[in-house]
Amino acid sequence: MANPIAIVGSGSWATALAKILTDNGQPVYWWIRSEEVIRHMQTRHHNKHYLTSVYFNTALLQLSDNLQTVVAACDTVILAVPSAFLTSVLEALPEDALQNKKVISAIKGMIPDQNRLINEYLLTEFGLPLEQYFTITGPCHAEEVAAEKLSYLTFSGLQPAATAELAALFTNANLQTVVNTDVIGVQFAALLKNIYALGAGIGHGLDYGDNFLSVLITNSFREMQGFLEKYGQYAGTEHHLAPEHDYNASAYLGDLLVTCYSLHSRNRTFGNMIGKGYSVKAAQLEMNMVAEGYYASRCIYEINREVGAYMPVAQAVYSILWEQQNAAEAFMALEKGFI
Ligand SMILES: NC(=O)c1ccc[n+]([C@@H]2O[C@H](COP(=O)([O-])OP(=O)(O)OC[C@H]3O[C@@H](n4cnc5c(N)ncnc54)[C@H](O)[C@@H]3O)[C@@H](O)[C@H]2O)c1
Ligand SMILES: O=P(O)(O)OC[C@H](O)CO
Repeated sequence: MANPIAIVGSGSWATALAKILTDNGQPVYWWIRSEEVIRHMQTRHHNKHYLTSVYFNTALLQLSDNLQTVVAACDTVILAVPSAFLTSVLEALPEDALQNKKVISAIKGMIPDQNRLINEYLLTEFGLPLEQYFTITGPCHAEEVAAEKLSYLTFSGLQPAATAELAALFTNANLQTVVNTDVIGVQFAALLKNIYALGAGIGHGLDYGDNFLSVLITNSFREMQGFLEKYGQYAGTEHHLAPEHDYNASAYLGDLLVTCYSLHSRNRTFGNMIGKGYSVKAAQLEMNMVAEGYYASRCIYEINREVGAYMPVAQAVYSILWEQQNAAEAFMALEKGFI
């Protein structure tokens, strides 16, 4: 039997990744926070809260709420909890728990309050070198993985051969994989698109039409590229931004489009509620899921004070969500500067 892979998290994305791997016959050690969810999965073979239509071959699953046991049993560990919960979840691990392991982050966000990418956090807390760190990004909603609709995932890592080996574990008739080395750039692209999808949702909630939204998204994409280029200059070579990358690829432009347009998107849905006049608290209470862009908007606002990229859309989203700026007024100000 193949070596098992650990999955940490039990939301929509963790459940979708567990489906892809087990569909491919891959054994999975799965850390699930709640004993009740584990019991339900063992007896009814599906996650009672997320992607409930997906039934698992439980012979391939080892379910546990003990994170240390799950991580110790596997050479490869996938992190799939929302960024805001990652530090509290990984607190259960000793400092050397990730030694010699490959860690794949499926998280599209930074550690809030620390403004650190997941790899930066793992290096500081667990000594994980960037060579052992990989990411899964790309336009891929868990709901469509559940429905077995053709999807594309990008796997990024410094070492192309090791990255391709990991990607191959996920490839199947419904899932194509792409590999690149831009392990820092894809993380920024993924968290920026969440902010812009919040913006698209706010615009929709404010009753702007498709014509305006396409202009908003076009300008957001320009902003994303401008930030990535400026960040590369700001951070220098030690931050490993790949010198060559195609921002028109699906991990960058594609994920921006799906998150801004898809009705599955948490970020767009959250933004839509804000545009319609909900408070942040009320919108959060309304959703059983996490809109990562909320936290990312503050991280990027703070990071960009140093980087200095031109980011009026991200700035407007930040001001609306964190400084209670009136959404209609913030959008009226944006209208003037778009091309
Ligand atoms: N859902 C998708 O389609 C999708 C696709 C690609 C990437 N992602 C990324 O995957 C990551 C996980 O998101 P998701 O969509 O699976 O989440 P989700 O919104 O579906 O679920 C929220 C998860 O958070 C957990 N949670 C709630 N409170 C918690 C706490 N106090 N401590 C620990 N965990 C807690 C819940 O148990 C649940 O597992 C995010 O970074 C997201 O951007 C999601
Ligand atoms: O539902 P969203 O907005 O969190 O987006 C999910 C994925 O990142 C889409 O690729």
